[in-house]
Amino acid sequence: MRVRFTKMQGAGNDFVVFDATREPFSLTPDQMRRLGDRRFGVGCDQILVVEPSTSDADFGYRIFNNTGDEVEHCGNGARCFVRYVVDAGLTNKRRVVVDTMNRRLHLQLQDDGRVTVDMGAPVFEHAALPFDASGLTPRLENGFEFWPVLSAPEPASARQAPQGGQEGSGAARRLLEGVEVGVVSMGNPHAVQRVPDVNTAPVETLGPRIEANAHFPRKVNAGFMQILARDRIALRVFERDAGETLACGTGACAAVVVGIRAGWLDAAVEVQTRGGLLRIEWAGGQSPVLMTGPAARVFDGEIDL
Ligand SMILES: N[C@H](CCC[C@H](N)C(=O)O)C(=O)O
Repeated sequence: MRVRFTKMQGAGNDFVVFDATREPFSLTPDQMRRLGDRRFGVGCDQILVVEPSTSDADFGYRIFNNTGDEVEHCGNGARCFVRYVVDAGLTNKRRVVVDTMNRRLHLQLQDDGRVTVDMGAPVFEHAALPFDASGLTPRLENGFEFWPVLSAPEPASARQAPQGGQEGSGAARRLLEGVEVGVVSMGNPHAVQRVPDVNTAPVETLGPRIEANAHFPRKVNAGFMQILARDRIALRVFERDAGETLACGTGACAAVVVGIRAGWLDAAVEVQTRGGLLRIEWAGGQSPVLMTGPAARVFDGEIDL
């Protein structure tokens, strides 16, 4: 099947974008895996789909990791989304409302080409914890809970869909190398830890052990945050399904709200990622997280899948 697509990137997090406003999106997980392969396909971290709205929003917004798994949110992708629909003439607005599978986003294309996204409010309630917290005791820092991550099988088996409770099945429930994470949902799950230096943080080794840890039966995005100042952090994220990406928009939001809740950060923070700068603002409580950053088209193409 020949498909037309647009390759885009937001702070180096890269995407293949499909316009499904005229005909439904129909790629299978196998086709999406091939599309996302950087040797045998186009290569991307996620696949973004522009759909007609089924509500009073302007569009529907679907996200698939390059494994073909559909997920709840992609922040860098949201910035590319509005760039795409404006450039493709699918709207004459520069402020667009879109619905993902579990939240509404407001996207604003600025005159300087950057995009500001109202990402909605973070969710911290226990009910939103993407893991079984029973029997665990969080450490409190400024009233915010940091949860222990338990040891889990080595990454080789970790890539399989983890069988819940493996570490609880008779094996000692040990803390994973002293890792404690701030857990927050931006629609998708994030486990954020503070590190002294992102450049020496064990992202490649610890990232997959947190991502696919049986502790997180839906898996999780693992953030590694270095506090540079009360208004500046450096961040690396081992993304669920995609591995380490050059930037993670929802991860930047998650890290900043954890840092603010822990008392380490002020309400407006510059996030230095390996792919570029993001600006995150959050006034606390149920207020929305605002993310501002770049969004760029790389090329249009066709591929037989
Ligand atoms: N890997 C993420 C989805 C993409 C998030 C990231 N690319 C962003 O910009 O928010 C997940 O499985 O929740």
